[in-house]
Amino acid sequence: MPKVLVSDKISPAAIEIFKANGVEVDYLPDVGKDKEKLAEIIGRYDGLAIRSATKVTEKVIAAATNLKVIGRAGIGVDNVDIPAATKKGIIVMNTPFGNSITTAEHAISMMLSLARQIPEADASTRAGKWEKNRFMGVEVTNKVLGIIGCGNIGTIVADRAQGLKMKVLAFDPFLSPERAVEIGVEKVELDDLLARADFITLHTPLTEQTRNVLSAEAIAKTKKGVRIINCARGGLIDEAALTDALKSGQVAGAALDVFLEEPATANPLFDLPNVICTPHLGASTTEAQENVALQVAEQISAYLMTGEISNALNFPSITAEEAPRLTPFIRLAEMLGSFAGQLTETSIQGVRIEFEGAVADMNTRPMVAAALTGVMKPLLADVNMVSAPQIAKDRGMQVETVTREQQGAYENYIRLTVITERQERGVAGTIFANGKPRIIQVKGINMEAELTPSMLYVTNEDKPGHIGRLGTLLGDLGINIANFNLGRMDVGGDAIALVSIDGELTEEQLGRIAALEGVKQAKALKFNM
Ligand SMILES: NC(=O)C1=CN([C@@H]2O[C@H](COP(=O)(O)OP(=O)(O)OC[C@H]3O[C@@H](n4cnc5c(N)ncnc54)[C@H](O)[C@@H]3O)[C@@H](O)[C@H]2O)C=CC1
Ligand SMILES: O=C(O)C(=O)COP(=O)(O)O
Repeated sequence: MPKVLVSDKISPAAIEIFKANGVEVDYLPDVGKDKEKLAEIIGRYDGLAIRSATKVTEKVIAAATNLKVIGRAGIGVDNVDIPAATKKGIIVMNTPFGNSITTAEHAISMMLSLARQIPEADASTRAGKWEKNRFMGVEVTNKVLGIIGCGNIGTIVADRAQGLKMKVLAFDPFLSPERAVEIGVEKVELDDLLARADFITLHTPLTEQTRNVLSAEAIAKTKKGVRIINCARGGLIDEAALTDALKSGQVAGAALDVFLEEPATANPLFDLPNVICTPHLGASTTEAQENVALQVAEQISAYLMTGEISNALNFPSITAEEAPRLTPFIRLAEMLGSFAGQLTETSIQGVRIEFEGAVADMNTRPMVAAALTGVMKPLLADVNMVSAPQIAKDRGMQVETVTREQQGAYENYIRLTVITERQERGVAGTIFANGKPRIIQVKGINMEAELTPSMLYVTNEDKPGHIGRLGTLLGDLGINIANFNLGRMDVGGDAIALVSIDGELTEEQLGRIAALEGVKQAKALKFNM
C-alpha cells in the first residue's frame, strides 16, 4: 500500500480521500515547518502533500528515497525545488484552479480596504476615538487598475474590478491580444502600466524573471500616490524600496498578503501606517481549502494507484481515459529505447523517435520520455520517465520527434534511432491487436519478434549453415530456445537473429557465440516485462 505524508495543515477531507483510495496516510501538519525532521522521515513515503509552509529543498529531495509524487494543495510551487525533484524522477503537481477565486477575492478585499483604510479606521473606532475626519478615502470607480500577471487569478481580479467600474490594464507577456480583448483588459507594457495605474495588483508566480518586478526603479516610474496590492508572492516586490516609497508618499498605501520571509513576524513594513497586512490568507476560505485538499488527495492517489497524471508541472498530463490507450505504447517506446540502449556502447549524441499511423495522433510526450528512459537505463539505473527528458538535455543529447499520420504496412508503429559518433541504429516496433509489443525492424532489417525478458541478439553475414551452428551451440550450452526470429537485408548481406531464451547467458557463453564463424556481434539483452 503506498504511503503519503501530509506535512501542512490541509482539510481533513483529504485524509478521508486518501484512505478511500487505498493509500496509507500520516497527517503531521507541523512537520513541514521543521526541515530537519522532514528530511529525517521523508524516506518512508511514496507521496507528499503540502501547502506553502513546507519547503521541499534539494536536501529533502535527496533524502526522499521512495518519493514518487509531491502534491501542492494550492497553486504556487516556489517552495519546491522542481529541478531537483525532476532529476530524481518525482512528479510535482498542483491544483491550479482550486483557490483562484478565493485569492482574487482577497486581492479585491485588500484593494477596497486600502482605498478606505478600513483596518486603521476599525482600530481607531474600537479605541473610542471616532476620527471621522482622519479617514478620507478614494473611490475606485473610474480608477485605473494595473494587473501584473493576468493568468487565472489576474483574470478573475480583472472581471471583479470591471464590476466595480474600474479601467483595467494588464502586463503579461504571455497574454495574447485576442485574450486581452475577450476579457476586456488593455494589454500594455510594464512601464505604461506603472505610469498610468492608480492601483497595481500582482498575480504572477515567483520566478527568476518576476523576482523584484516592483524594484526601486519600477516603483520610481509609478504614478505618485499609487496603491499596491500583493496577494501573489513576497519576492515580487523589493520590500526595502517599497518601505522608502511609502515613507516618501510616492506610494500612498500597500496591502500585502505575502512577504519575502514567511512567517513574517517582524518586518519594517509593519511600522508604517499606510500598510495593510494579512498572514498569507489569500487561499484561506472554507471553499478553497476544501477544493484544493480534495483535488490534491485525488491526484496523488490516482498517480500512486493507477499512474494517471494530472496537473503535473514537470510531466505531461495523462488522463484517466487515455491512460489505457497510451500504456501499451509507453511500454513499447521504453522497450525500443532499452533495445537500442543495450546495443549502444559509445556515447549517445542524439535520439530520433518517429511515430507513424494512429499513434502519431496520441499524446506522444510520455512515449518520448519512456523511450529516453529505456535508452538511458543501461547507464543510469534509477532514471525514470520524469527525469529522463531533463537528464538527456543535461547530457547534451539531441532529441528529435517526428510524427507522420499516413499508415504503412502497420496500423501504427514507433521507430527509435540512436545516433552515436560512429553510426545510427534504428529499431522499430508496433502494438498488435492483443496489446502486445512486437519488434518489426532492426537496423533497417525487417523481422517480426516478440520481446521476452531474456534475448540473444546476433548479427552475422547471411551464409548457409549459420542458423544450424548457432542452434547447435545453444543446445550444447544447455540454453533452451523459446523463439527464433530471423531477418536479413538481402541475399548474402547483413542478417540478424533475435532469439528468445529461457534463463540468462554468461559472459563466457556469449564469448563462444561471438566466436562462431560469420558472427559479427553477439549481445545478451534483458527486458523488464
Ligand atoms: N496569496 C495566496 O494565498 C495565493 C497566492 N497565489 C500566487 O498567485 C500566483 C498566480 O496564480 P495564477 O493566476 O493561478 O497563476 P497563472 O499561471 O494562471 O497566472 C500567472 C500569470 O503570470 C504571467 N507571467 C509569468 N511571468 C510573467 C512576467 N515576467 N511578467 C508578467 N506576467 C508574467 C503568466 O503569463 C500568467 O498569465 C501563483 O503563482 C501564486 O504564487 C496563488 C494562490 C493563493
Ligand atoms: O496556492 C498558493 O499559491 C498559495 O499561496 C496558498 O498558500 P497556502 O496553501 O495558503 O499556504
